[in-house]
Amino acid sequence: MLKLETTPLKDCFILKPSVFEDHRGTFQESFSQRRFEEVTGLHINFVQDNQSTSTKGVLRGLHFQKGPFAQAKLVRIVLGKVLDVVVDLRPGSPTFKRSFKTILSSENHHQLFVPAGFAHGFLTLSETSVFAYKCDRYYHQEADAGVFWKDPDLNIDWEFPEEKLILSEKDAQLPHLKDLGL
Ligand SMILES: Cc1cn([C@H]2C[C@H](O)[C@@H](COP(=O)(O)OP(=O)(O)O[C@H]3O[C@H](C)C(=O)[C@H](O)[C@H]3O)O2)c(=O)[nH]c1=O
Repeated sequence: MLKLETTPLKDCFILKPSVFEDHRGTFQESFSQRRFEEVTGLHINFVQDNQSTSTKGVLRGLHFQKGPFAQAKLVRIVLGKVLDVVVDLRPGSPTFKRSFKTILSSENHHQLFVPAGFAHGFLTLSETSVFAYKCDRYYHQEADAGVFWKDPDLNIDWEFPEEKLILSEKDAQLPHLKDLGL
């Protein structure tokens, strides 16, 4: 069973897989092409799986790939808890420049579908997070881009003390939306 829950952002939704628990632990079909297509009506060929591990306070993002290399992503947590944040950067969208945030964790088992044209990032809230996601386009370093996590035009509340955030050098220098002409 796979349940879909819409979000305030067009084409972005939460997927809730069935989780089978017994005295040993849990089992879930973390991805089924058939169920994904049935529930979402989308026919997406995911071509690349990514996985990152982070410690508490690590903020990765807000990232996207430019132009034809823009990736749709299906993101989930294998271990831990994160605040996942997406921003609709599609100029023609009715939710253009709006953001949405949600908790993904190994307790709620939620997954988030992030359409191509969105910026995506997440902040690790547990001591460690293992973050796994599917992409429908391959990585192209030359198309790698992003928006500064604290862009005043987005005004995202990351709900975490700024002084305890851990960012890559690249992420600490990402441009603001207005610098991207958005
Ligand atoms: C994304 C990616 C990176 N890399 C290499 C490039 C660097 O040498 C190293 C770390 O890359 P980066 O610092 O961009 O990794 P993250 O900060 O986790 O980036 C990701 O973070 C946010 C949350 C996302 O949604 C994107 O998928 C992605 O941008 O892995 C690859 O070889 N392939 C890839 O697909």
